[in-house]
Amino acid sequence: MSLLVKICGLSTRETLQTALDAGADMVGFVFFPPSPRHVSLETGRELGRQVKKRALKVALTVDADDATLDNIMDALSPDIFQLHGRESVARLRDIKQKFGRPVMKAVPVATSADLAVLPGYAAVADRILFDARAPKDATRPGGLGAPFDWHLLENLELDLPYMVSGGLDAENLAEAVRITRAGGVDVSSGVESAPGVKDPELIKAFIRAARATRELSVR
Ligand SMILES: O=C(O)c1ccccc1NCC(=O)[C@H](O)[C@H](O)COP(=O)(O)O
Repeated sequence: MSLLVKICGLSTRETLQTALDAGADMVGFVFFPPSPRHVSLETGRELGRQVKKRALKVALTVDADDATLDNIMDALSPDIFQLHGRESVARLRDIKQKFGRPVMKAVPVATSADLAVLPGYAAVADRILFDARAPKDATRPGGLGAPFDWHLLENLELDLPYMVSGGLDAENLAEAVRITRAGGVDVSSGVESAPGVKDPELIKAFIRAARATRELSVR
């Protein structure tokens, strides 16, 4: 199975089309107003129509309530919810049951202690996304363009598909995959010319680099 590639934080028709034409497996849309990549429900509806099943639509939320998730379901009809806040295991179970969609739980990583949450989430989530833990003063929990120490995942044994993210770009993703054995890579800042401004050439370069990376994951 080849490496899964997720391009996150897409917000325009043109860059979404670039990601789809370049072969992205997942396209992520951020529904979190403080983010420079935030999209409105109407933009989400329009971009969602453009995907036409060429990739999995990932709705990225942060501690969203049911009404927000319901509105996103109506607008985007996501294939996966990416839960990037402090959602509990019980909340993951609740969301899966209420909305009938797979969930990918973002796990922030700074030290090995951050991995203690895995057994609980792994029992409910469909996928895990390891991301760099945001600094305490950050205005958002992700999309910050900073990597974490991939060696923290070197001896990971996780019976669930997982992706690595945080500060990835076309130049470092192969090393991140080699060390973490992740089955997928996710990027936002590394394919942007400015916060929230996706660069078509960087998107294509990232996907080319991912396709050239030998699949090492055991999952
Ligand atoms: O991208 C955002 O602005 C964002 C805002 C709030 C929560 C999560 C967010 N992004 C989550 C992602 O899946 C990013 O792709 C991931 O954090 C990696 O981002 P980057 O380090 O910029 O590549």
